[in-house]
Amino acid sequence: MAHGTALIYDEEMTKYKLLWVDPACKIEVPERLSVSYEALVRNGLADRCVSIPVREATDAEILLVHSDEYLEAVKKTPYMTLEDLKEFTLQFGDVYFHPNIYRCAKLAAGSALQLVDSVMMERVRNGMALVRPPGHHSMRSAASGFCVFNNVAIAARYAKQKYGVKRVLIVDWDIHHGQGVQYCFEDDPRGVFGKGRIIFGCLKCNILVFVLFIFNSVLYFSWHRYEHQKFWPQLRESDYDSVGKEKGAGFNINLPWNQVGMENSDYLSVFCHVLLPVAYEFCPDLVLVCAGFDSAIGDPEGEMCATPDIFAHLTHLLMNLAGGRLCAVLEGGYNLTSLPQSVCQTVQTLLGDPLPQLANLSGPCRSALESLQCLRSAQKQYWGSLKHTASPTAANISTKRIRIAEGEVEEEEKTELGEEEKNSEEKVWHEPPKRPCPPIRAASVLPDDVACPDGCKRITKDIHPLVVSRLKDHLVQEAEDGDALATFSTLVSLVQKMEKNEVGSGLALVGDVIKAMMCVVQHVSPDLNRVLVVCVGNGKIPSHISRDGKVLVLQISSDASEEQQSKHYISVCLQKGCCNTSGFMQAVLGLLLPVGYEYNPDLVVLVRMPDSGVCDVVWKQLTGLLQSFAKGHTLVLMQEKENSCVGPTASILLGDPAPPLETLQAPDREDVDAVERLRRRLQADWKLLQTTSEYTS
Ligand SMILES: NCCCNCCCCCC(=O)CS
Ligand SMILES: [Zn+2]
Repeated sequence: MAHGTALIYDEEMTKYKLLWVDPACKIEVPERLSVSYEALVRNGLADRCVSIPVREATDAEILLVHSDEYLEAVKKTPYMTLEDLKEFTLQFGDVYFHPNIYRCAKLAAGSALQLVDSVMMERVRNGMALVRPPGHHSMRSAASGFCVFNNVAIAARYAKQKYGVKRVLIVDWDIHHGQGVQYCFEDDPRGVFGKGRIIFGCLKCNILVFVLFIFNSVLYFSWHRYEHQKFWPQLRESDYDSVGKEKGAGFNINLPWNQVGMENSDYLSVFCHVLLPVAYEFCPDLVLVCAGFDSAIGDPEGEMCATPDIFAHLTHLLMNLAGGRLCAVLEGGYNLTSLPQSVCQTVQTLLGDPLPQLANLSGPCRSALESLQCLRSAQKQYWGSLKHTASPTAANISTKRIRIAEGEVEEEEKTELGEEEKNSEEKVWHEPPKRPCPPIRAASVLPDDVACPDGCKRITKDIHPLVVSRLKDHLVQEAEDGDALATFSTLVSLVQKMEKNEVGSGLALVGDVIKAMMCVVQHVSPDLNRVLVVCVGNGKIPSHISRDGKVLVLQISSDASEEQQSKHYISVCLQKGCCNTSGFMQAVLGLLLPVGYEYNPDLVVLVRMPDSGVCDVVWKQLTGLLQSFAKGHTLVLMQEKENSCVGPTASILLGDPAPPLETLQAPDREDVDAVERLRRRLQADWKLLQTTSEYTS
């Protein structure tokens, strides 16, 4: 298991800048890179990373994406006069050249390759490259949008060629559409087999099982400010209906933001309802991130309102893919305050530090819902997890781009704010909270004969008289069972240690998981506002514990709960319970994550019911994903006889990435319907469950 986070940076890449007046380019300044690196140093993060040296990309590597004539032309720029440079620049859009930009562009691309080498050779688990110039707009024979060579596209081709990586996921959270990446891969011959789509007709049960055999492919996901094609680069092919061509269909995913001001809730709902379900189904071997931070609040280009701590969560949600192999390469980001904060949030998560809690999330705004729904329906024929998406009715989808194009709608006067007005709307936001690592990362409460996993700290059982007396009121029959009492009171004191951040998370083998959970829930201190209880497997959870909203129970099992579902008592009934991986993951990604984010608990109790049937890899994925909440304070309760689960669970709580699931097949129809029904019913209470706009008032 690889450990460590690579950081690649060299000040040489600050040594070029705009040499003439060009309003479109003046925001791309060297300080972007230096303030980001200095923030990493100041916050003690740079020292915790493995420093990997930069190198220049070779011609051959650059030619993986770019044409020979383009490379030869760029090679001439170091020797050009200022006038020649201006002249040369004119053939491209929104980019500038400088005598030293060719060297920096080779270093930027080379940095991305160094990152891929470090991760693929397992010198590190993941990493970030702080580079200039950015890359995702540059095309085969053209520079564009401050970009000269397409750093991430070159890295994807390089990974496939040198390491035989079959499936690469590129996530582009920059606020601009990386059209250069889309062009590079949309007609990408998908290897020898292409994306073989083999359809098994199972006449007996009359269900077509779409099994996607996915070979050698690059899946590109990008969200971007679009405003119905009014925002740069104003391309028709940046809209949600560009899904990739021929065999590449389904491998290009565009989420257009048709309004500015998008917030954390909008970003998370796109991750939960589109990107993550598709990414798990795709099952990449490597994740590359076009890590642009012009999608953060305060950025003059993006004009969005998502706060820097959102990138801690976006990074974490991707770290459970590809066995944690994640390479983040800087693209845009022009606010010299939110950029370094966002870079620090990203690197701190790559290092495995606890995640910040995201406060007061609400639902996605109407415009985001429209984009979400259009995208899900455009992609549903390619992805099993989206197969049962409701098709948008004209009524609730204002595909304004089309209506504008058809001259139907007068484009309301776009109040193009001048630079000064834009700045007059100075956005303010809180500095992201500190994310201190607790002295004990993971603690365990185990029977004496069960070994404590490496890295875990065993909490010896002790009886707190105060706790015991209170326990006795509730657990009469245990009153005589000294051992149970000792276990319960030890669990309560463990949770108290979590509240004080002395302990990160805990795991316990107990005689009765439901009783243990009840006892913990009833004895958390009053300043723990909300407890999320996730129960995996069948078994009766007393519903009265969730009455006052202080506890939210979400159970995934195979027995339909006759209990009245309520806002805080959610029971997901899957046909095969926790045995069917894709059904289970759909419930986790499409229900548990959105509800968990909106509920924003201070403690998570994960209960593995006896004979849950959940398989190890899914259990580890779930445990990893639940670290998103409550600053990572998760208490895992398992039945005494399940000793074999202790090691795997501990490894996740200690920060190891969950192993990748296999490429997921489409979930069973019944399971999708069950999750969809539940989602529709609960979305009035939990706005982050919405995926269609007809429900917004
Ligand atoms: N009124 C015209 C303004 C044009 N602005 C576009 C500048 C390109 C931005 C590219 C970028 O940020 C890379 S991530
Ligand atoms: Zn950008």
